[in-house]
Amino acid sequence: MDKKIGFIGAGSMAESVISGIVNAEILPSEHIMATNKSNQERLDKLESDYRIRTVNDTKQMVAESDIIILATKPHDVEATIDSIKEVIKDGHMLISVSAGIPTDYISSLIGNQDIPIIRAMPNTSAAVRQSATAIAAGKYADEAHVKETENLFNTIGSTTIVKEEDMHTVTGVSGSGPAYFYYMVEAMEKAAVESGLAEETARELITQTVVGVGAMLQYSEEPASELRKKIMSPNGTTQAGIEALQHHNFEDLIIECVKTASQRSRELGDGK
Ligand SMILES: NC(=O)C1=CN([C@@H]2O[C@H](COP(=O)(O)OP(=O)(O)OC[C@H]3O[C@@H](n4cnc5c(N)ncnc54)[C@H](O)[C@@H]3O)[C@@H](O)[C@H]2O)C=CC1
Ligand SMILES: O=C(O)[C@@H]1CCC=N1
Repeated sequence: MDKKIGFIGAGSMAESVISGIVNAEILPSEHIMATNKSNQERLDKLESDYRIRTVNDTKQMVAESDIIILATKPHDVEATIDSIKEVIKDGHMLISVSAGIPTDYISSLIGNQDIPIIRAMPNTSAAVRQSATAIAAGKYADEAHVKETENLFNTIGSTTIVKEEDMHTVTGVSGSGPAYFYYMVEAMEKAAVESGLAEETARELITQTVVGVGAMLQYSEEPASELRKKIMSPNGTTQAGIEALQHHNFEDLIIECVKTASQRSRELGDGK
């Protein structure tokens, strides 16, 4: 890729994406730049870990970049765009990973110039190039911009094109999704240790169990419900465990979890 990419915001999401792109070697790492609101230590660490360039002058970075990745928290978007809008020009493409924030809103902050904006929702598995990223095109983005964004995010996992109105749901499903699974792993580790397994043994077994589940979901033709039924012998251990989950309305809880997260994305978009 013959482009320069500037990350505004050097937090956990930016680092996951930077780490994935650097490992994929699609462009020289010095063509990746990052800036932060404060925290020089953080920038120094990113520079030494990934050999990217870090800068203190966000405007200068934007002026030098072809692709700007907006990776600040949603409530910082307005001030951030305000501080850079005078250097945004034709030829720039902006990719926002900020949860909930519509591309139209960003366009209006820029001053309604025809700058192509893509909204993207990756997840932190980008760090190991396993992100499930969804992207949606804003009104000034054409097919070429979508393709370029797809190519970029394909280096850190899979990319799925969705309608922008579906981005809130996507955020509740796959943006936040890794955290739900980590939470489940935490609980399983706790149960294993409480039942006498060494922490390291529990972690090794549970981690491989999750890796195996991921691979089965990816490579088997069968849906999750069928894969689950194959583990559940009648009146066996799995059935006993699943019944305990059903007794506590596990399915309803997960549905509520995903819908509440998606609703929070809508609220973030409304500035709440
Ligand atoms: N953490 C995650 O799993 C995911 C996060 N996101 C989105 O990514 C965005 C960033 O999230 P995190 O990395 O978790 O947050 P974070 O708090 O770790 O990072 C945000 C960074 O933006 C910087 N920042 C704020 N205003 C700035 C400015 N004007 N100029 C330069 N830097 C500025 C802050 O100093 C901070 O380092 C959020 O909008 C979030 O919704 C999207 C997908 C997944
Ligand atoms: O929790 C959040 O707001 C962000 C968005 C998706 C994942 N983390």
